[in-house]
Amino acid sequence: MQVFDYEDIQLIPNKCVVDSRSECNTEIKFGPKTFKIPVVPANMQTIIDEKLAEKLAENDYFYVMHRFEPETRVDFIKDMNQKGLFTSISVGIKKDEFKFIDTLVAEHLKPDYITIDVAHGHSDRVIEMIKYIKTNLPESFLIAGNVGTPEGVRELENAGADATKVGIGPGKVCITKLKTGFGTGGWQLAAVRLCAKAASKPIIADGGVRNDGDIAKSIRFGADMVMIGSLLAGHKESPGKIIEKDGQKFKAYFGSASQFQKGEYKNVEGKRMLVPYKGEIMDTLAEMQQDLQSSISYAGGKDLNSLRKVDYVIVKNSIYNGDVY
Ligand SMILES: NC(=O)C1=CN([C@@H]2O[C@H](COP(=O)(O)OP(=O)(O)OC[C@H]3O[C@@H](n4cnc5c(N)ncnc54)[C@H](OP(=O)(O)O)[C@@H]3O)[C@@H](O)[C@H]2O)C=CC1
Ligand SMILES: Nc1nc2c(ncn2[C@@H]2O[C@H](COP(=O)(O)O)[C@@H](O)[C@H]2O)c(=O)[nH]1
Repeated sequence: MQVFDYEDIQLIPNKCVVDSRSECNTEIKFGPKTFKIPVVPANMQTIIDEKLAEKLAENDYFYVMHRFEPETRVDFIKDMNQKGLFTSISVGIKKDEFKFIDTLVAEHLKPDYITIDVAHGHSDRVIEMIKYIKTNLPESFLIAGNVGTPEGVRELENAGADATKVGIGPGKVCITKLKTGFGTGGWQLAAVRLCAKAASKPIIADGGVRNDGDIAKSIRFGADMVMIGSLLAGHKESPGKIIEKDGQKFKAYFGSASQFQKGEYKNVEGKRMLVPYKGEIMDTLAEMQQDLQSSISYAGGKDLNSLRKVDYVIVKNSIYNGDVY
């Protein structure tokens, strides 16, 4: 098995077939809708809130609302419905979450997308939840995760998931690898490749993206969508206040399994960090789109599909020889 991560890979260019990068189409159909770019901000409390979800939906970006204020979800769906915007929420797998699905059914609320968001998605409890959602809300596009193996992908797909999310421990605020010894941290891109080969439905590469070029690499190795936390943290729209330190501005970014999220130090697998304040998220997303258009042009094509076929080389630990910006 070839093991590598984002920084170990470079994609090999093909002859260009466009006169301008603006001709390159970065759109992706994912579930019932088509989005501007194959990028979704992580469903974490320091990355997304209702206001940002609305902004993303209005501007044709995919979003997944987090599940850490569970009592707000019904109103969120109603609000988005009223505004004619698509709805995309997260659920867990505890008993109350089954009741929450019952509430949605009772109130005739049908989210367009539902994401089952747990650390160890390859489990009977997740399979039970997939079946419950598919029975009760069959029209919702169901994303399940997280998994890190082909077996995990297959079992969740077979249970009824419409897409699976791949990534156990590669995240910037993740300490799963250190605390448990398990995961795809350090070889996330190779795990995406393995899982994508086994998948018969779309997959989301989740965690470990550190540069815009990693989005193209994720697509090359089989991802349909890329979930990003740290690169999309620290914006004006990111939840949380600006923190001033030594004359510089920051925002907090913490793991969903950190003590800051949980409110107690139990089964902690995440940490908190400060991210330099970056201004408006729409500017960052626009830059991601431009960089992806460039990637497509280097691939010698006009759309995302051209990225899926390009050759690559493994350049273990060599590409950062001073190349930081
Ligand atoms: N992508 C990643 O690498 C990781 C992501 N996370 C994120 O952290 C958040 C919290 O995740 P999670 O703890 O799953 O959610 P919850 O706290 O909602 O736990 C879900 C259920 O699964 C149980 N559970 C959690 N982890 C395991 C495990 N390793 N083995 C068996 N049962 C387990 C919990 O019980 P109990 O707590 O009693 O064990 C609980 O009943 C999520 O947003 C998740 O995405 C967390 C870690 C890794
Ligand atoms: N192991 C943990 N993983 C976590 C936690 N909170 C979130 N996450 C995962 O990280 C990605 C974002 O990764 P990034 O590299 O883009 O910053 C996120 O989507 C989750 O899957 C956590 O507490 N522990």
